[in-house]
Amino acid sequence: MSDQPRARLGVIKSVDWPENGFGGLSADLRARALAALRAQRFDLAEELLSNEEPGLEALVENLRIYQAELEIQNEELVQSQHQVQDALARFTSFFNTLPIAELVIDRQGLIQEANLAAQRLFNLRGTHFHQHFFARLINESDRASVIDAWGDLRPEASIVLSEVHFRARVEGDFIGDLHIASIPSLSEGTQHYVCAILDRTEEVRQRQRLRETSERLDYLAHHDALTGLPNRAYFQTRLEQCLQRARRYRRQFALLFLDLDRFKEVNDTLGHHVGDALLCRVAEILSAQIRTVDTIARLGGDEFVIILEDIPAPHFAAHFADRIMGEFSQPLEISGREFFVTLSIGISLYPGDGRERESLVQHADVAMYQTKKSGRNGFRFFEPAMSEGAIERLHLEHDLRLALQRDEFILHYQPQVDLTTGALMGVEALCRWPHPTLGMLLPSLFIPMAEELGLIDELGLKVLELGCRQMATWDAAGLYVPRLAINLSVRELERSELPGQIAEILACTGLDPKRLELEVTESKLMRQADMAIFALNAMRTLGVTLAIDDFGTGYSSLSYLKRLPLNRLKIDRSFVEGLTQDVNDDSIARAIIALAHTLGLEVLAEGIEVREQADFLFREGCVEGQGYLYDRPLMPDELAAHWLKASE
Ligand SMILES: Nc1nc2c(ncn2[C@@H]2O[C@@H]3COP(=O)(O)O[C@H]4[C@@H](O)[C@H](n5cnc6c(=O)[nH]c(N)nc65)O[C@@H]4COP(=O)(O)O[C@H]3[C@H]2O)c(=O)[nH]1
Repeated sequence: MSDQPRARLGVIKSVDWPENGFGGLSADLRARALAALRAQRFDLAEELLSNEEPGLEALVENLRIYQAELEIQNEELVQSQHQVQDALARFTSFFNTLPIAELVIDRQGLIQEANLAAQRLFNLRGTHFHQHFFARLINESDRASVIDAWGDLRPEASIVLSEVHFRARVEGDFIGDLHIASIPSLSEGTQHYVCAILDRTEEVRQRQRLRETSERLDYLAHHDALTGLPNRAYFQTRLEQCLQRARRYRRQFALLFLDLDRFKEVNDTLGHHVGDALLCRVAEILSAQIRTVDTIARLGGDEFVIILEDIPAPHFAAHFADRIMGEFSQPLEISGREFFVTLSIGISLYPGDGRERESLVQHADVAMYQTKKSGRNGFRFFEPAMSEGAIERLHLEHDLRLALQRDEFILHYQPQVDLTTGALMGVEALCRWPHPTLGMLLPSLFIPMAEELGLIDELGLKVLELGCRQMATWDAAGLYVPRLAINLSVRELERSELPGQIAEILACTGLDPKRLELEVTESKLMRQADMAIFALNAMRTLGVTLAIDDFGTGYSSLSYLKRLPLNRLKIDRSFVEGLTQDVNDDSIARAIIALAHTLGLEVLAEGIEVREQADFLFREGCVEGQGYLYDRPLMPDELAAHWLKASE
């Protein structure tokens, strides 16, 4: 359309119709033409005027133009009405096909629109939403905070509120992120908001389940299942904290090592259930005697320890020991029988008898042993003369250094098998020290010593090299061992050169990194989790796999566990031991397997001794294991003879 008619129409509209215009017309005709024009009856006006004088032709022409103009305008109006309808239909279908629940509310909070996703999420039909207050869809616990945040929302701004609890009809509550945006308003005085709700119930619940599992694991890992007292691992932590406080504030404390006299006889003659009941009763009596600042723990069997913090003088510990023994002066009634219980107690004092955990525990233990030797039912303070083993230890340290120089260490290999087929999946290398005079020594004796003496790096590298070389020897003989697991001490991880040294050993022996698995003990790892994450990541870049050993004994942080670049969790033997006999062990093993699956890790159980344990583990989803049921750690040629067949 040209601009000209539009402009003309504008002019005509803006001026008054000429009362005395259309000169020369009769008054009557003029009035009729004018009326026709006002009523927009242009055809009639044209007819009336065209019957008159020829001077009016121009005016008639003008009227035609006005008519054309109005027709065009009308067409435009119809068109734009269609466009609006199209846009509305598009918007409605877009609104309804959005996978996220969307609601439009007005300034009062009344719901004006709700898309299909919202109807499904809240289990309400469209009509239910209409004129329903949005706030009624929010759980009371969160309602006030949502209303406050919404009230503070400035025009054309938006907010996101995380994990809001909503109420839904029928299916109950759900949790979602709420995004509220105010919609720019065209007409003054009206204001609307779009509320988008992203349902995150499943994710939040899964997180909660993981947290609960982790808390349960944490509890189980730190407490003795029988008595509910802190266990050995937790006691170590508490003792360390106590040591730190004592060092900082220059205080002394006492450590009491308690052992029940003749407990084994009770167990052997009256059975475990009576023994267990007796231990629980003893735990109760002891717990009632300590102050809130003190610590009591069960180390295992009939051994208990108590830390008396911040004692003014040693005789305070002696009074306490007397009082405890007094508590057992009357017989205890267990399962309808009366028992006289006596205790042997050993006491060590910080700082006099030791400044480190190990020495304090060891010295209290030695003192307890002296009490037993001198007739039981009493207590003794530690005295240096009691440490008969000290000299032997010095000799052993000397021998250990020599053994390293002379390459005396050897490896035994324990098969790791598929629990269904019994097929060999790998071997774990376990270090042995054939001592010239003391015989075959186990790692629990010399690994901690090597760590203490700073010799563990050297020993660790020797073990790695021995293991990788053995794999190469088997390979060369056509005997295939799929995987070699090697234990790494956490101390070794601290050295930044370690990944380079492992790469060198792999290159020298030609072992494919994928066939090497490095195991690190969980409890030790978690104490230096940040360093471990860094070191293990470096190790992973070599292509080796990583396993966490003794899992369940030192569980501390799920968030760290998630950050560790692991492939496998190894369920500790202590949990496997009681499987199908002890419900606590059953639930721990089940929880560890579930946790491993959730984190996408493989799981292997160690210490399987009987078929029932293997069956239980397999039923729960653990597919690999090792233990005496399959074989003990074997010498390389024994392993080859029992487990390996030369390939054709
Ligand atoms: N009761 C029972 N025990 C079973 C059964 N199956 C295997 N075992 C024992 O359980 C231990 C498994 O090794 P680990 O948990 O890694 O625990 C190992 C590992 O943490 C550490 N260790 C062994 N070799 C090395 C090494 O070369 N370097 C380092 N850093 N640590 C090592 O010493 C720990 C003890 O090793 P070992 O005395 O050889 O004891 C081994 C093995 O002999 C079973 O069915 N029942």
